[in-house]
Amino acid sequence: MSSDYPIEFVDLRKEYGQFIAVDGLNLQIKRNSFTGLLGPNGAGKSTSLKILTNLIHATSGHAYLNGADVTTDTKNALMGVGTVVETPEFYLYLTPRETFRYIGEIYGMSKESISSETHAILEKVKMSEWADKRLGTFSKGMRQRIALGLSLMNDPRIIILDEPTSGLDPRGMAEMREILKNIRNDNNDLTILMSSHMMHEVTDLCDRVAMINHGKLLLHDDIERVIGGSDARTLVVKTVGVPDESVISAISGLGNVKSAFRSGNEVIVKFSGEKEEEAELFRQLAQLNVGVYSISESENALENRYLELIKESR
Ligand SMILES: Nc1ncnc2c1ncn2[C@@H]1O[C@H](COP(=O)(O)OP(=O)(O)OP(=O)(O)O)[C@@H](O)[C@H]1O
Repeated sequence: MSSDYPIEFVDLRKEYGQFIAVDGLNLQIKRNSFTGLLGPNGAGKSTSLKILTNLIHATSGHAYLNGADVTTDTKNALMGVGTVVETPEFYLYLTPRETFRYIGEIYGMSKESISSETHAILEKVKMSEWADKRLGTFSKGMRQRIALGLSLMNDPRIIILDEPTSGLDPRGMAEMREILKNIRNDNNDLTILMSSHMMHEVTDLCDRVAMINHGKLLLHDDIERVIGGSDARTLVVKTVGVPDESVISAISGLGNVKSAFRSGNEVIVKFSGEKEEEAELFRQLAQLNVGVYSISESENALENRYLELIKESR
């Protein structure tokens, strides 16, 4: 396996009985990237990350970390890898300091390095003042930050995170994202793979995105390119009532419209042209008599690309 890709999935497949959760996933994660594994609920993100961290086994195919197969060469694969993949379970009667010592000892770290890493990491995850309080008294967000901190022990070169902000309140989410940004900025030899179903989270934190649905890869690219890569512009058209198929097909047939699809109560219209063509499109939309009451340029190109791909993959 090439060292340019510290994380690789090759023809990965996972079946639960008749159900295919991961369906021939091929994905190579670039060294030093912060990649968002983006997909709706049930897309196969957690399953893929659990296979990658050897919590479950694939039905067929392979997952590699640093070129080592996670199933057959687990020790080498997981060396230098930090993970927060399942809901973290701690000994709730221990404090963060005791928990870090316990994990450090399992890693075989010296007393001194356990103590200095504990200090530095608790600062990073903004938990220093809680170092000697029992974990049982912590909120979900605090436990999640401790779990992230533990994944940083022993200076990993790869970090794998399964929906790290899931279940947190807005403040907890913002704190976690800020910590992740700091970790990324402080470290120039670190590859992070993080699953998320939130597009804005991936745009905010990551430089690469891998979109999956039904266990299949839909797109893998630089976020910048996904956002800016299309010559078509995206308009969000709102109608009174839910737009039905006849509305979608009427809009699809208008001049300069490349595609139109429904997203909730809105129609997402891909359109190529300049101001004059846009003015003409507005005029035609108004004449369709389908109750258009708002037309705006979409601000979230990644979200639209995502919705478009999810729709195509149904
Ligand atoms: N142990 C299991 N037995 C049967 N089906 C399962 C099992 N684990 C997951 N699945 C199914 O596999 C599919 C993929 O699940 P997975 O948890 O990987 O999705 P996900 O993309 O992480 O979504 P979410 O954001 O909801 O966690 C889902 O339809 C799920 O119901």
